[in-house]
Amino acid sequence: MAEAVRLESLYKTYDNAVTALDGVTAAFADGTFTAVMGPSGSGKSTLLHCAAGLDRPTGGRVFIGGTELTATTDTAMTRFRRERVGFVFQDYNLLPALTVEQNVQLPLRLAGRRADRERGRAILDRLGLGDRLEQRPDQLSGGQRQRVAVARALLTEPAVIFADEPTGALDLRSAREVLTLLRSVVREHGRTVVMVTHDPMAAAYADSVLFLADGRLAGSLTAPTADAVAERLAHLGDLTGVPA
Ligand SMILES: Nc1ncnc2c1ncn2[C@@H]1O[C@H](COP(=O)(O)OP(=O)(O)OP(=O)(O)O)[C@@H](O)[C@H]1O
Repeated sequence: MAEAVRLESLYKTYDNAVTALDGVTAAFADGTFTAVMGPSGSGKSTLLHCAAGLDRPTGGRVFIGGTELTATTDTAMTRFRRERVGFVFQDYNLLPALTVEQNVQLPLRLAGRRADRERGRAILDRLGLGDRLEQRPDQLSGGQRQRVAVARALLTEPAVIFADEPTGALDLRSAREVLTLLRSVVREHGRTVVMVTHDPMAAAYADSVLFLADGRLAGSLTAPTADAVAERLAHLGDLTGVPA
């Protein structure tokens, strides 16, 4: 299977001498849904940011869809990210002054490309938001806002969608809706999703879970259940001395 994302020996040391990533090598195959978990401070956000081209690793290489992101200039990295990477954040990151439709078109505008209203509307229809085009984010529920964010992430047909705690601000029902949506994005539309989460229930929607501890890979779990994930996390907490 082709690799959507490949990380080779990633290291990240911050100015304060904290080593957040300590030699992580991992690959995310096309058309898969992976959750990344680990105790607080284990390097999950750093991994996501380096993999997505939002930050540069101190050492190692990042490939997305076969292109080495770490070999490019900052400008090229930004352009690549806009064209080939989708993002879903905990706090939705929608612009409050823009309508649902305008928010979904934003990645194309930022990339200096023409709006594709037909495609945007088709995606919003599919996500059950076809009658919300003219509304603004504050007229929507949290779950609906996150669905708009997923629609926006899909617009450019990215090689990979990175989701950082996408259900962290949602109630259980909305969280399940968004997770079901992310899973269908993978299953039915062949996209690749990498999701950082603290929540074993959320991780159970993924095809597999990658565990981090102290900036290193600490195993994986395929076809995860919430119980199996919670147990593994508790064990990681024992190992690192940090509660999961
Ligand atoms: N910008 C930064 N400057 C300095 N240190 C940082 C910075 N960002 C993260 N760190 C440190 O790097 C380590 C890993 O942080 P990171 O945020 O990647 O972990 P995490 O697993 O996502 O944590 P959490 O689950 O609490 O969000 C931590 O020790 C953190 O304090």
